[in-house]
Amino acid sequence: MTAPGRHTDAELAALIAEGAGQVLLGVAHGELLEPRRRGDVGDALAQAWIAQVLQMHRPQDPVLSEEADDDLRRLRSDRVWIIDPLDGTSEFARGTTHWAVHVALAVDGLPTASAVALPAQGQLFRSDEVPVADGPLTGRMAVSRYGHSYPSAAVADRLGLGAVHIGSAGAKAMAVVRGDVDAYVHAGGQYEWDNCAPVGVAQAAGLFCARLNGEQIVYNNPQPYMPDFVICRQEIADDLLRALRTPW
Ligand SMILES: Nc1ncnc2c1ncn2[C@@H]1O[C@H](COP(=O)(O)O)[C@@H](OP(=O)(O)O)[C@H]1O
Ligand SMILES: [Mg+2]
Repeated sequence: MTAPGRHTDAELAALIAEGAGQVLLGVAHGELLEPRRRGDVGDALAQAWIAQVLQMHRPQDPVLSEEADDDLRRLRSDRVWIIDPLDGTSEFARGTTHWAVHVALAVDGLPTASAVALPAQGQLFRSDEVPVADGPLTGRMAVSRYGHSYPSAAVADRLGLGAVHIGSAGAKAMAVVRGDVDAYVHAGGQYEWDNCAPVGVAQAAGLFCARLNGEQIVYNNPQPYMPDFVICRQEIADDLLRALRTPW
């Protein structure tokens, strides 16, 4: 075993996202489980593995996870791991490549060390190594499989952005990081584990990240509900926030 404490927080986040991705690829292997069970087993096994690793390597740090009871010690801790062991569970269950593992360490409410794995796409994004997203603009934005929300439709209309339908919050955010699309606008509900690590990686890539009213995104709130946010290229951030402010 690697000695606890040997890894930096960013290395640990990356290793955990990558390792949980391996667990999940194992769960999906050979399509031996029917879809619903594959999703449930994926959620449970990825959660169990991540919880064991964090307990071993960062025993003092509380964890906020989609798949665990809320440990309220987190509200008295400046360091909290915010994880989604399987983002895009329904996509994973259906056998698409649009699912992710999210691992972030938030310090005083801000993601510091973050990693997002897209295991079925063979990709790992980590905040300490991600390149700056500064390629040519594409004129496209990432949209949920289920279509536009009112705010994302307003942005698409006002900025003339075409929709690219992608499942999983992490996969949509990493599409902006990769430069496949210029923006990801979410409204209508999500939780901190759905967007903390994606926002941490996106900020490290120099992207603009904010609530839809333009305010800073702050994590580790008593209610871990984070219903809206935008991740976009800096070049279009002012126009995008203006589009959101203007009645449609
Ligand atoms: N209105 C809403 N309320 C709560 N969670 C939402 C939501 N819309 C999307 N999400 C969550 O955000 C993630 C990405 O969704 P989508 O692919 O539709 O954009 C999913 O996480 P999980 O798969 O971890 O549950 C989904 O449950
Ligand atoms: Mg999620």
